[in-house]
Amino acid sequence: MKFKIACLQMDIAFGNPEKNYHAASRMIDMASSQKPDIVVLPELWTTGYDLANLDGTADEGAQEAKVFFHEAALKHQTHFIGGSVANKTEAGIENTMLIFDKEGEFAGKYSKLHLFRLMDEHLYLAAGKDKGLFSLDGHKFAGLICYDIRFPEWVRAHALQDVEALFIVAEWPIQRLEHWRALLIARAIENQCFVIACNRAGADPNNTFAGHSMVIGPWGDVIAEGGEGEEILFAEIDLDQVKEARSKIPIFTDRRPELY
Ligand SMILES: NC(=O)CCC(=O)C(=O)O
Repeated sequence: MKFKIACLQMDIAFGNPEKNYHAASRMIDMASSQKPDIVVLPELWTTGYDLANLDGTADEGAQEAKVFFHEAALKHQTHFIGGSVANKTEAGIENTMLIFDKEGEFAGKYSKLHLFRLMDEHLYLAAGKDKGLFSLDGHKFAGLICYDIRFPEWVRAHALQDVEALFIVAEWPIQRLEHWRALLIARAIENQCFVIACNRAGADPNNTFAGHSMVIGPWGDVIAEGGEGEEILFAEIDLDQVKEARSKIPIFTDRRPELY
C-alpha cells in the first residue's frame, strides 16, 4: 500500500498557541492541494519550548488539539499525526502526540517517554507511559518524539510488534543536525522500516532548529529531505518495501535474544 505524506516543517511562535493554530491551519490547507494521505506536524507545535509558561498555555486534556484534528481530518479526509502538544493531565504536563484517522476518529496517543534534560524537560514535563502503537488503514505504525530516537531499544520494541513505519516529531536544534540525520537513517536500516520525521524550523530564545525533516526507506535511502526553513515536505512511501527488505536480510529471524 502506498501513502502520500506531507510533513509540515513549520516555524513555531514561542508561547503563542493562537498564532500557531492559525499557522498550522494555513499549512494544512496548502498541503491539502496535493491530497496527502497522512499529514505530520512537529513536536510542541502549539507552544514551542516556552516550558516556564506552560501552566498558562498547556491544553487541558489536549481537548483543543483534539477538536482541531477531528475537524481538520474530516475537512481534508486525511490522517493526522498531530505532532505533539503540551497536555495538562493529572500526572502533570505531558508532551503528547495525537493521532486522528481520516474519518476524524481518535486513533491513538503517545506521551514522550524520555525527557530531554538539556532542554529542561525534566523540570517542567511529566514522562509518559504509552506504547505509542497505532493503526491506520490496517497498517501498524509507531509514534516517537525527538530525543526518543537516541534509544534504539525502545524503537526495536516497536519493530518487534511488526510496525512498518515510525513517525517521529521533533524540535531538534541545528547544532546536532548530523546526529539527527545519522540516528534517523540508522533507525530505518536496523529496523527495516520507513522513518517519517517532521522537525520544526525557525528559532526560539534558546535554540535555532534544524528543519531537515526526512522521509527514509527501509534500506536507509533518503526519499525526501527538507531544507532549514519553513516548508511542506511531500513524499510517497510504498509499504511493500518493508516486506521486501525484511525477507532479503531476515534480521528478525536471525536475532539471538537469548544471548542479549
Ligand atoms: N526536543 C528534543 O527532544 C531534542 C532532542 C535533541 O536535541 C537531542 O540531541 O537528542
